[in-house]
Amino acid sequence: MTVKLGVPSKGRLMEKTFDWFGRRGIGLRRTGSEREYAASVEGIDGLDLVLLSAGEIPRELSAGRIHLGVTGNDLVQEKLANWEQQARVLTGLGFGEANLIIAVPNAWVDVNTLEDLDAVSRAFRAVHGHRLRIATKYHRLVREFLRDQGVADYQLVDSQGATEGTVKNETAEAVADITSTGETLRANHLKILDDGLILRSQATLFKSRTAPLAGDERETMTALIDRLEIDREPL
Ligand SMILES: Nc1ncnc2c1ncn2[C@@H]1O[C@H](COP(=O)(O)OP(=O)(O)OP(=O)(O)O)[C@@H](O)[C@H]1O
Ligand SMILES: O=P(O)(O)OC[C@H]1O[C@H](OP(=O)(O)OP(=O)(O)O)[C@H](O)[C@@H]1O
Repeated sequence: MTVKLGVPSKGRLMEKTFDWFGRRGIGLRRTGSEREYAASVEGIDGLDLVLLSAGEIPRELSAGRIHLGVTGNDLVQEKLANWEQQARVLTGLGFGEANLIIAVPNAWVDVNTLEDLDAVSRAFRAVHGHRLRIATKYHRLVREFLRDQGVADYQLVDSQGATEGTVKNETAEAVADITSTGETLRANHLKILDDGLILRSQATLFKSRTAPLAGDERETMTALIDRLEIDREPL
């Protein structure tokens, strides 16, 4: 049997993950046609590469269908309740860095903090008859953060992409989304609240706590961890 490593199947995360492993002597490659999700591994025996959507890697780790997985820690913390019981961080990979933040329209000149947002959201409901809407795909993380910060009079609206456009489209008043350069926020006339940082994220190598390792798989895992120069202790 083999140790299964889940890696994002496309885009920047895939390429940078392949580079990161390549620098450590482990060649990960997509094979076959451009559209075929087949892959190969060179430089270590007993390791299988599984190409997956970045957003599905948390679930596969939690279900024990992959032993190792690379994805953003934002996605693991969002998608898995009590994530630490299901996966453990082996190491951050130093790319895919982004912040999950709360942003409001630039035009809201008096709203710069969560306290201001709280005040506005109370007034908003009285005037508009519905709660202030925050567009996001990070439902769990945003709810937990706002609960801890004492902001209650809002509703989340689901947005799986182009989230910053929801304010212009009038389907939300505020957004909670990932930002890295800040360009998308600027282009959409949004500003981050001064205390609106929910989470810092980066591409991270996780190990499943639920995927069992047979004897030869354990040897492969040990060899891999040594090669990656990760502290063996957390195994
Ligand atoms: N602009 C960005 N800069 C850096 N990292 C980003 C950026 N946008 C998203 N990320 C990170 O990339 C990871 C994957 O993001 P996302 O869920 O958008 O995946 P995707 O590319 O749409 O893939 P899929 O839909 O297949 O899951 C997340 O961990 C996220 O934090
Ligand atoms: O701060 P910036 O560098 O501008 O990056 C932020 C944007 O990047 C991500 O979107 P992505 O490109 O993944 O598209 P999406 O809207 O489909 O999520 C994120 O959702 C923001 O929209």
